[in-house]
Amino acid sequence: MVHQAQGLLVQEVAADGELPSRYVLKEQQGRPAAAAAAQRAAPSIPTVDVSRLADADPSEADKLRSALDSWGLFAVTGHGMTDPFLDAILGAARGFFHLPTEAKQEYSNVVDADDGGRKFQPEGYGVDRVDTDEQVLDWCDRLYLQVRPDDARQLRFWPTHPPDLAELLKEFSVEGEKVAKLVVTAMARCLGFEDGFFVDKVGDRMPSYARFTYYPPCPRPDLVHGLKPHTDNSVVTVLLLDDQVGGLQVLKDGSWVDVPVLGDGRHQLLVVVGDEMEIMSNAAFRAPVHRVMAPGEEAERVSLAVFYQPEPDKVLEPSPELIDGDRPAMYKKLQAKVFADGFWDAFALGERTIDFLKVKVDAVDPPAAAVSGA
Ligand SMILES: O=C(O)CCC(=O)C(=O)O
Ligand SMILES: [Fe+2]
Repeated sequence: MVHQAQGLLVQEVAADGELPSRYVLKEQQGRPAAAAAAQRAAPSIPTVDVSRLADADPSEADKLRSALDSWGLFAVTGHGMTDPFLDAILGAARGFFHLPTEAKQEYSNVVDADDGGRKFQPEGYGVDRVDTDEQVLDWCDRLYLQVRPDDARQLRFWPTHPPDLAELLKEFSVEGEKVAKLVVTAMARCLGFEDGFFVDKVGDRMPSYARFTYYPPCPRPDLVHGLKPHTDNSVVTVLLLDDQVGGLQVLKDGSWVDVPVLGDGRHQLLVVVGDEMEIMSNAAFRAPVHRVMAPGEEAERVSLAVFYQPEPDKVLEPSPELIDGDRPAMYKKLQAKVFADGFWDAFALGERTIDFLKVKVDAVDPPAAAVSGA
């Protein structure tokens, strides 16, 4: 069974020029307009040259450490992907979202279920999962695909138009994986560990998922979320931003801070720390909460995020080397697959997976003795 709003594409809603109430945030839900007043003049986000990390340059490692401590994300340079290549992949993404609805529906994330009905599943094209009437919906459509390992691809969800989209995505995911591994390796070194410290825990067949998100023009961007506040379901995410239209904001020290577009045809590529790294590092590295504001009436926006995750059978837990008397384990142990699946339940509710699955140790139920004594 799918919720009746599951098949409602935001792009179609946007074409009507109305803003249905399903998308409108209640005042207490932190509307972007209210938050904008509290927003600070955007300090520029930190930049890390990953080619220098590869050379084990100590000053670059210091920059990485400081970026992770203060922001949990940073802009990457030295990744080897050219602006024309990044432009081509965003162009192909726009090309896909501009196809007629029927063409895109071939890749729909609402599929036939065994019971003869229809069901939502994460891969494919459509909106994020809708569970209830109360859920305030985000102003975006998305195409979500597993890209690695290669044999896990479900090619029936891979668009054949624009014709270059699939090849560009494969190349992006491979180049992005190099960036992700370099960063995860350097993160281990930052904490004084061997290069393979985190990479081994994640596994060789590190699954990765690509999310192309399309934010159509919005009549009232002050009343909606393009994408609600969340942390990523990843060890690290490699995120390519629209080169023309901003909207990404990061929660830093309690205020929302804009991540500006660079302009001049340059493309902003970010690395974002995800929940799984927060757990493995026992919060030495924290996943930043971020959200996206919807574009105005005259604009549209696309982004491409690739989430690099641990192999599903790996155990996700704070590394024992990062636990001691002063810093006890902050998270409970669970299977990577359980955590990854929990993400979708949590996301529909607008909660962090770590909170929804009660992974934080201080969220553990009180011991039986304390309960019976009450
Ligand atoms: O569209 C963006 O800039 C960010 C997207 C994002 O946060 C995500 O896909 O997880
Ligand atoms: Fe995200």
